[in-house]
This record gives sequence, structure tokens and C-alpha cells, in this order.
Amino acid sequence: MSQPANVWIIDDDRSIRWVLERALSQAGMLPRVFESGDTILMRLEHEQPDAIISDIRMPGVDGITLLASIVDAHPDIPVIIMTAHSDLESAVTSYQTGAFEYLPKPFDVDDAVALVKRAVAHSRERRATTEPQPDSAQRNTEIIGEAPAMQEVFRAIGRLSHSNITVLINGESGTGKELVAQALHNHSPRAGHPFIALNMAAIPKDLIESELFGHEKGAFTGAGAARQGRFEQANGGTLFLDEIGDMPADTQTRLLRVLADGEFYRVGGTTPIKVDVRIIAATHQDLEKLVLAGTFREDLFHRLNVIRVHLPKLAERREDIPRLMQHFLKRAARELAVEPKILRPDAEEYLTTLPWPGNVRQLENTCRWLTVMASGREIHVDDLPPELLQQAEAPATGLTWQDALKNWADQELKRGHKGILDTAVPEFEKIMIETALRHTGGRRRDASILLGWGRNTLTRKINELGLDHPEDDED
Ligand SMILES: Nc1ncnc2c1ncn2[C@@H]1O[C@H](COP(=O)(O)OP(=O)(O)OP(=O)(O)O)[C@@H](O)[C@H]1O
Repeated sequence: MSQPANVWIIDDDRSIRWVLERALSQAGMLPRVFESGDTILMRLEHEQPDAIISDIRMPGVDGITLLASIVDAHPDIPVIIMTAHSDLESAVTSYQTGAFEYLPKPFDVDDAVALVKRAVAHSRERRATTEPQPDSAQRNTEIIGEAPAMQEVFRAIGRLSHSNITVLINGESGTGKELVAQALHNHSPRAGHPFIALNMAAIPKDLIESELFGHEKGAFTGAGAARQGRFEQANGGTLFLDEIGDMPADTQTRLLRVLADGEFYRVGGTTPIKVDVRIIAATHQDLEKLVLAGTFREDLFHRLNVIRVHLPKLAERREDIPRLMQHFLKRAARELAVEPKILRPDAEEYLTTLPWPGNVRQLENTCRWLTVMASGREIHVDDLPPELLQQAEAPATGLTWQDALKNWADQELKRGHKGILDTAVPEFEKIMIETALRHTGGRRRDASILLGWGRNTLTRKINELGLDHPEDDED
């Protein structure tokens, strides 16, 4: 082989990683090992190995899902799938999904090396370099918000529409920070130029610099071709840096320099590159606190903190929930080419009272779920996903009753108590009976139906548990 081949090994089993790494190194290749497939797709945007050899069953993303994504995004990289569970189905699925080869474990190391060599030769014949395209297309940014707190946000977007000023958006995850950043861009003098979004929390730390600033050919192992960074792609437009509080210290220093000088170097580069980029940053964290704790640079904070826009939690603008839901139900229906579902007033009222810790994004996902899962056209409370039905029971703490029960059982056992069902079961029945009786105004016959017991069973239980409940007239 001309240049040593870069081969990625993905397996949660350390001994397999070790054996393969050693064997491939001895065969003159440059192997790199990963314990899981979780960061592989992100890495592939930066560097492409000559071949990948991956286990099928791993914690996190499994081998077949990973394979499908690689085949989709990088069809030129051959993937060898290994599995300890050599069965027909895995083999067939691997091939159908586009695996180069299927390698059942245990395997002969020489066979594995020969197979990898074949894959590398194959990929080198086929490979054509493709540069990724910047995602500069303007997206539609309809922002729904009649609540006063959202009106404030709209006013800010309006006031800022003629400026190129740096903006810092604060708000919990899922409150619409990216949407507002996009709207700020669309209503700015830069609207005709790219809007590039980058989430610091979603990129492996060692890739952030090359993602932001690009890299030169050969800057690091596997950097086969030079690549533009997000700063270059955003030239003339806006760069949206989401979760800026997660930016590593070194990158903060580099970013500060770019903001001061308007120029930077690609990773491994020696020629300065000039850019004209507006920065909009966002975070769910309290940056002042991060500054005090010494994890966020104070000078960078002041550069970013020119204008602040605060996005309220969804729970602080409940009046917007019905319109948001209609909007998302319509959108989900369009995406799935079905008729939009209709929320009945009971469901709408119920949903408006929930805590929504995942904010607008959670609401949007719920609408997708309903569009796919609800059987009828109209949605009642009973059609809602079970986890939402449970949430109402402990909105204040976010604890479900099962969580509370689990905690109780833990405590009892830690105290050395035995036979804890003798305490828990009667307590459980007592709560169920008393609640059902409250719902029926004390009528036992109706309560027994609510509970799903026979009338006599209920009477017996009331007596056994020693509940202080008078017989009603019907009895
Ligand atoms: N007011 C709104 N009107 C319509 N859609 C909204 C609104 N707010 C948020 N969305 C939608 O909700 C989803 C989540 O919003 P977005 O990605 O902007 O949140 P975020 O605060 O940037 O989240 P994160 O910090 O987790 O990245 C998106 O699909 C967005 O289009």
C-alpha cells in the first residue's frame, strides 16, 4: 500500500480492540479505536478513514444503525461488521444495509487483517473527495408567541433589525433560541448571506477547533483534504454559537482573538483568513456564574454580552400552548402526509397545565407522537402519551409516584426492615379506596366499579383495612 491506511475500530470489548489494533499496526496500517459509535458520524465530517470495522451490539448507537448512517453519508467508506452473535439475521441485515463484509466472532486475526486490506484497496479505488456544503439555506422562522414575555422578544428582534450587533440569547433548552437567532438573521442586513448554526455541546471537544476554523490538508491524522470551518462558511452572514458555555477554554481564547482581529488561521494553517461574521451566541447556563467559577473568560463574556434576549420557559407562557400545539400538529401532519389531528378541549386544557421541562421542543415532539400514535382524528386526554399522564401527579417535584415508591422502598430496606410489602400493599389499597370513594361522593357500589373490584371485595377490604367509612344508603 502506498500511504498507511487509516482504519477505525469500533467495539465496546476492550480485548477485541486491543487484538485488532495490534494486528493492523503490525500489518503497517494506522488503526484508531473507539469504545462506541456515538461520536463517529460527527468525526466523519472531519476525517474519513479508509475503512471501518465495527461491532454490531454496543451500548449507545448499535452497529447496524451506525452502518446505515455511514452508508448514507459516506458511501465510499467500506464498513466491516463484526458480531459475536453470528446468526443469519445479523449477516443478512448487515449486507442489506450495505456492509462491505460480515465477520463473525471469534475470528482468525489473519483473516480479519486480510479482509481489512481488501476493504482499504476497494475504497482507494472508488474514492472521490467530496466537500461538504454549507447549510446556508434560509429556513422558515414562524415564531408563535402572544404571551407578554414573547412580545418582548419580538420587540427586540424588530429593534435589532438594522444592526449587526452581537446578541446573547438566554433560555432553557428547547425554548426556541435557535429559532430566534435565525429570525434575528433573517431580519438583518445580512439576510442574503449564510446563517450557520453550531452547537458546542454536540461536538466532541477535540473537533471543535477544526469545526470552527477549518483545517489544512494533513493537519492531523486523517485530514485528507483541506476543509473550510464554520467561520469561513458564515462569511458575510451570521454564526450562531449554541451552548457557548460549553466551549473549551482554549477555543474561548481563539474565539476572542477572532472577534478582536477579524481573522484567524485554519488548524495547521499559516495564512491568516479574514472574515466578516456576526456572532449570535446562546446558552441555558448562567454565564456570569461560569465567569465567577473561572470556566468562562470574562473578556469573552463582555464581548458577547452586548445585547441580551431572554427566552422564557414554556411554563411561563402557558397561554401560547394551544396555538403552538395547533401549529405543530399541522406541521407534523404535513410531514407525514396525513390529516391533522384535532385537540379536544379536555386534552388541550390538560396539556396547558403540564410543567413541560423540555419546553417547546418537548411540545413539538408530543405533537409528532400524537400524529403517529393516536388512533382517532380527535385527541382526548386518554390518547396522550403515558409519561405525560403521570407527570400531572407530581408536577412540582418532577417525581412520579413510582419514583417516590422506589425511594420509600430503598429507605425501608436501608433501615433493615423486612417484609415491606406488608406495609406497602395495605397502604396502597387504602389510598386507592379512599380516592375512589372521594370521587363517588362515598358511594361504594360506584367506587368498586372505578377500582375494578366486585362490590363485596371492596366491603371486605374496607373492613380488613379498618377504614373509617360509613355504609351508604345503597348498601
Ligand atoms: N415560539 C415558537 N414558535 C414556533 N416554533 C417554535 C417556537 N419556539 C421553538 N419552536 C420550535 O421548537 C423546536 C426547538 O427550538 P430551538 O431548537 O430553537 O430551541 P433551542 O432553545 O435552541 O434548544 P437547544 O438549546 O436545546 O438547542 C424547534 O423545532 C423550533 O422550531
